[in-house]
Amino acid sequence: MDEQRDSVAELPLARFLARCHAEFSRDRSGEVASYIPELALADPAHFGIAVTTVDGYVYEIGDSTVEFTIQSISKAFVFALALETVGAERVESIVGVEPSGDAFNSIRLGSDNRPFNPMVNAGAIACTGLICEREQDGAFDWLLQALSRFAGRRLEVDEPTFRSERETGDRNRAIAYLLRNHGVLQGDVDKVLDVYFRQCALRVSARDLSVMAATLAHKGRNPLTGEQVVSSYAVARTLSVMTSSGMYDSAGRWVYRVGIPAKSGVGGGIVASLPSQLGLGTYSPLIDDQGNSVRGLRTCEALSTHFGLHMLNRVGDVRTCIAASYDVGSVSSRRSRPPREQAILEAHHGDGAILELTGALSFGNIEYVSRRIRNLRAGLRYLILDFRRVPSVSEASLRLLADVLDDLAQAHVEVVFSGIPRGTPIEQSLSEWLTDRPAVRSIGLLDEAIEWAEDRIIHSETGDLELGTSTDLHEQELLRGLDDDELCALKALLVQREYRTGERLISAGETASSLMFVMSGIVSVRLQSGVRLATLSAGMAVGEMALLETARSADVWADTKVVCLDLALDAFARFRASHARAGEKIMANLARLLAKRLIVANNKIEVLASY
Ligand SMILES: NC(=O)CC[C@H](N)C(=O)O
Repeated sequence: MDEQRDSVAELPLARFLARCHAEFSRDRSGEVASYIPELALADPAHFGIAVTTVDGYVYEIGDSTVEFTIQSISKAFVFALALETVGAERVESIVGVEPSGDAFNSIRLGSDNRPFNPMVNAGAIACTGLICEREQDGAFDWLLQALSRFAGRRLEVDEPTFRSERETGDRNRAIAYLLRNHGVLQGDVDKVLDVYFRQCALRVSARDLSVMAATLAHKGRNPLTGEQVVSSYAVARTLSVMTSSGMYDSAGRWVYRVGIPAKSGVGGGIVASLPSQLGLGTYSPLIDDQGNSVRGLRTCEALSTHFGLHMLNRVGDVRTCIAASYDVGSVSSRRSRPPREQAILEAHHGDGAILELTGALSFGNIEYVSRRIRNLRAGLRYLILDFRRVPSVSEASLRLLADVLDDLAQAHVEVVFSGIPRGTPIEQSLSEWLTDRPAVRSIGLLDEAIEWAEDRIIHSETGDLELGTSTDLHEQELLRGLDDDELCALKALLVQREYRTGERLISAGETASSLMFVMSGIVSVRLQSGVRLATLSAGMAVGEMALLETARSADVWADTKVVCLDLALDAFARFRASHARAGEKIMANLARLLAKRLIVANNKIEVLASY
């Protein structure tokens, strides 16, 4: 813990929180709650702040691990759990979602005899009642486990506070009887209140609250344990009610000034949850007339103002969702094409377009993408959308994307999704969605998707691909310009080798002692990690770097049955001695091939880096 605190203190947010802590510690206004006698024993000097980010980093300042009772903060989480387990319809039939403008313990109900919202006692007791109806005698244990999952550790009840509230909780008893009178509560009032008082008496720290809030901010997934505690549906509704009613009768001022969904408790805690960013937990038992912690309020307000965290203060630019946009002419796949095919691709570069998407995609991004796609449309036949940098796609944006794809299908544009991250929620949502759209292909790697589009373009021009068909020596690019005598003399030095599919021709690290002319079949040059550097076919040379480098830099594998002619370096040295002009030509051809490769690589860098 100390080690973590030390390193945390160097981070800018930690320094800011430390300044808030130092400054607001001097504020001694407010009173420790005493209507529940046990709460009056709290130490007014205690003050802790914790922030948990949605990627699970915890900042802690001051008394962040001191425990206190959660009180009303539990209401937000129990509401989420009620939505999740008994469903929105049932929950909404017994409790409203309107801010009441009343104090938390108001006995007033709405004109329809339902509690105003689940953040005041009446609404919260009604929600606990729903859990009791469902779980019967196991209701509290069930709630304890569920709330513990939000915190990422097993919470415990503070028995003295529970008993203290049970002994003095007549006002809540009055509320509960009123609810039963109106049919909102069913069953035994005392049993429901027992569960409610226990849930309010759970011991938490500011750190726990920050993790619980971060779980809400992270669409219901606890960022420390990775557990999905409730669905994002329940979270969105819970945050809505926290926004409008979480801070009781000061809710309007809260939204106006702070603008972060929050919930306070008379025990001195506050949770605030900023979707997709962070969860804040504070503890200071000095509370104001409305029942909100004074120092906690000031911390939330300072954090929101200083860092512009108001939820309506959106800063995103939808255009950043396109990491790169190019056509198949400017960035080719790693398959080296024979000159004739290369020429076809150059002539048809606008037939295939690639949009590399990035970031969490929502409505605004896809709306922008839809316009970018429309601008590409003239002559477009293949569109690749790359998702490798996309962590999530909202349902709303998928609806929009579906329309875009329908339009493309009508215009006979074939669409490929590439790079959908494996084993992630986005893979699940996209693949379920793709099963209804057989016209859209999904290809694992972007490079493979580009290769697929290139193949289609070449195929539709020539009717077939040249890949793998056999060639003659004079078609070798490296041997361009050699006359028949020279070729004949060279041929005498070549040794034919054959490889089966999957066999390795060359191993990285070995001494480079020959180069090979691929006469038929296809080979791939790969790094040991499996990453493909190039795929070559008949008419091209592999291992030609042996003319310049002493060791092999990558593996070469046969993708099909392969026939090669192997030229040993010592044989080539003899050939150069007797055929100086031809030797010179070969070295010049090599230089030209390398220069071409460099130009292609530079273009690629230019296209990809200009975004
Ligand atoms: N505002 C609160 O934290 C109130 C909770 C407390 N248990 C009550 O019902 O009175």
